[in-house]
Amino acid sequence: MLTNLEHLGLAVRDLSAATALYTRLLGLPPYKTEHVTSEAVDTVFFQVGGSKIELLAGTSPESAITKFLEKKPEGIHHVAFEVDNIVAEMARLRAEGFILLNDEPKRGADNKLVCFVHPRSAGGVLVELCQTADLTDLTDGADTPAEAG
Ligand SMILES: CC[C@@H](C(=O)O)C(=O)SCCNC(=O)CCNC(=O)[C@H](O)C(C)(C)COP(=O)(O)OP(=O)(O)OC[C@H]1O[C@@H](n2cnc3c(N)ncnc32)[C@H](O)[C@@H]1OP(=O)(O)O
Ligand SMILES: [Co+2]
Repeated sequence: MLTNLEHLGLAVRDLSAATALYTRLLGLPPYKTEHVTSEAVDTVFFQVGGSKIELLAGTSPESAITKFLEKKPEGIHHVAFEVDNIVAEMARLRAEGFILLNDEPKRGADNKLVCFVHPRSAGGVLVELCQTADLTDLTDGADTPAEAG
């Protein structure tokens, strides 16, 4: 079940400049920054009520964010929903005909397991599912708990 709009992912070119801008816009500082090796992104998070703004800058040419910004302007990159059971939700969406971009949940930022739905099957919007998880035993380079173990 989807339980919350967890975050909006915003693709930015200059993370420091974007952080300063959103700090002024939202009137509050970010609560965390995190590098996610497996996604080749640096992230900055702001809490806004029950949801978050996730600023994303690519750290390599292969990063989805770098590729996105080669074709599109800075702005909304994806919409992320909190789910209570990501494996069950992935199975439900597959059965509904959505195209999932990963076969298993993988490491996201901010202690989440995540899965992406292809924008081609979701009305032109890249959708992320997130389930809160304890990832302390997962090395940062590993995409899935299985790889880390
Ligand atoms: C920090 C970790 C995590 C978290 O915890 O929150 C994150 O948020 S990581 C965020 C970055 N990672 C990802 O986005 C992973 C999932 N994305 C992908 O696998 C790819 O980006 C993609 C969606 C499959 C697109 O890759 P690719 O096919 O190589 O790109 P194209 O440029 O060829 O695009 C194909 C098609 O899709 C449209 N597109 C691409 N990105 C988006 C987007 N963000 N939103 C909407 N549409 C998008 C693109 O316009 C093309 O459309 P058509 O031209 O109509 O075919
Ligand atoms: Co995200």
